[in-house]
Amino acid sequence: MPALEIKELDQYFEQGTVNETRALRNINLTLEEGEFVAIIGGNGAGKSTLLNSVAGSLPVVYGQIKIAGEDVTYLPVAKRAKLISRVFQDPRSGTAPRLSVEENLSLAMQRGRWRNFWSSGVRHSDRKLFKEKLASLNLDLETRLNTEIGLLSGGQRQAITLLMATLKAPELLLLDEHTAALDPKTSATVMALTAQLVAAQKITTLMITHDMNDALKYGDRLIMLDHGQIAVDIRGDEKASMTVPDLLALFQKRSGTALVDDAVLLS
Ligand SMILES: Nc1ncnc2c1ncn2[C@@H]1O[C@H](COP(=O)(O)OP(=O)(O)OP(=O)(O)O)[C@@H](O)[C@H]1O
Repeated sequence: MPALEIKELDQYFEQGTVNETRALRNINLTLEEGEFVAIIGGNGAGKSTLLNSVAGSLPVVYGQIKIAGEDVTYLPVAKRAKLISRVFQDPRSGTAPRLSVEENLSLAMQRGRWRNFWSSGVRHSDRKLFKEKLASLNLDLETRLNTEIGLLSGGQRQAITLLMATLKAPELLLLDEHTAALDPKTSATVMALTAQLVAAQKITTLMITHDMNDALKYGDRLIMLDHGQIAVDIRGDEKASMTVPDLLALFQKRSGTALVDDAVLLS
């Protein structure tokens, strides 16, 4: 059974008005269990719209989305929480700043069972697990279980957010430019950590990035969107032997235009 199945997905904004935008055009995409897919594309190509449709934060106009065989097309975000973990660009968005590192991790362990957390606090056995997991990040965070998350750096926070997102392996992990707000060195650390956490549990992952080197280096499949359509879909040896200039040339050949991406041009 595929981990993610998107069938004939169309998304429109301001449909029926003069400002109508067709953001996704007949997207058909299947991810097998454990696949790690990087998504790139120029400005307005539809990357965020695709992720928001899968996450449920954008209602589906036409088409169908299934996660691990379950039809989630009309399921609200909260009801998809048991299937999906999502990490955003802003390191502040995935954690509760006034809670400690261990309290945040404890919440992630319980996914949705908040009441239980407030009555029972952090369990001793969980604390041991958190220490081990934090030590594996090599960021000296295992000694800071009682530190308020808000006092940590962006990179440390994003590393903990990733840990929280994967503590209980989700059916699907959505990474939404999750290293874009970090400095280059921290971004590289968090990307390597991402690959390590995803591989350890073989988590099916969809990652938006503007960094073509990362898109080529990480994951086993790469998709390029153009005007709401999949222009490039490569994997295996084809992906492994590709360079950034090759990728840009392939994009140009398939889409008929050069890639325009402010985030790449400005970096
Ligand atoms: N809320 C909205 N209202 C109207 N149009 C929108 C809205 N959100 C996105 N769009 C349009 O839908 C298209 C796809 O946008 P989307 O944000 O998915 O692209 P993207 O690939 O994530 O781009 P970027 O890399 O620039 O963030 C664009 O033409 C965009 O202008």
